Amino acid sequence: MNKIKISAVAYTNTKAFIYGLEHSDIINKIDLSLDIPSDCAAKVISGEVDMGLMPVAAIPLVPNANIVADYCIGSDGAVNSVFIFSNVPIEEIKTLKLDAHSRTSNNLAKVLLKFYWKKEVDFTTDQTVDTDALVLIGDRTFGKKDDFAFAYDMGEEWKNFTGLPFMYAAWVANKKISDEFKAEFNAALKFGLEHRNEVLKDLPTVSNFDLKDYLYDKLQFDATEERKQAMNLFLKYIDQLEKVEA
Ligand SMILES: C=C(O[C@@H]1C=C(C(=O)O)C=C[C@H]1O)C(=O)O
Repeated sequence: MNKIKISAVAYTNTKAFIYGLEHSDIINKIDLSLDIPSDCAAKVISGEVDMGLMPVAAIPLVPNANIVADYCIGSDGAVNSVFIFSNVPIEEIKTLKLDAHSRTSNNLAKVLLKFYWKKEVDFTTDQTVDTDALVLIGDRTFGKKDDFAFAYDMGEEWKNFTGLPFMYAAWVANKKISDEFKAEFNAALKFGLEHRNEVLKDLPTVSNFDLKDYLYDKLQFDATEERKQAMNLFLKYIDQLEKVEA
C-alpha cells in the first residue's frame, strides 16, 4: 500500500499530534515531514503531499480541499505565539514586516489592521528593511514579549473583534481520504493530546514562557463548529482584502 504523505508543522504547537502519530500503528502507513507552516501550505497546494496541517488562510488555494480531522491548531482568545510586535502603539503603525513562516497570521494581521483597527499600513516581506512593527509566530516568539514596547496577541485581538475563537491551521487533504484512515488518524491525534504531560517532559524549558499553560490552556485543539464558523468568517475578510487591494 502506498503511504499517505503528510506535512505537519515543526513547532511546539504540533508536538502532541506528532507524539500521537509516532505512538500509533498509523506511523507505518504515513510518510511524515515536519515543515514550517508556509511550506506545509505549499506542499498541500502543489500535491507534493496528500494532506497537511494547513494554515487556514491558504485552504482556498488547495484543489479539492477537505478537512480530514476533528482537531486543529486553535485558541479562544490569547494564544501566546501569534503576535504583532511593535515599538509604537497600533494607532501609530505605518509599516509592518510579515513573517515568511506564516500564511494565516500574516493575513490575520491584515484583517485586524483594516477591519478592526481601521488602519492603512504598508506591508513588506523584505526582512532587511526597518519597519514600525512585525508579525512573528511559533516558537520564535517564546519569551520575546518583553523585548518590544507593544505585543499584540492576535488570537486575543480576533476575539475582541468578533467574539469568536480562532483556527490557525487545520488538517486538510487535497484528495479523498478513506473513512478508515481518517478514523485511525483522529484516534492517533487524540492519543497525543491525552499525553501532553509526556510531551512536556521532553521539551526544554524556555525562559519567560509557560509551556504547560501553552499546551493545555492557550492552544485549543478541537475543530469545533464555532471554530469552523470563525474560519469561514476569516476567509470572507481575506477575500474582501484582496478585492479592496485589486
Ligand atoms: C498558533 C500558531 O499557529 C500557526 C500559525 C500559522 C500561520 O500563521 O500560518 C500556521 C500554522 C500554525 O503553526 C503558531 O504558529 O504560533
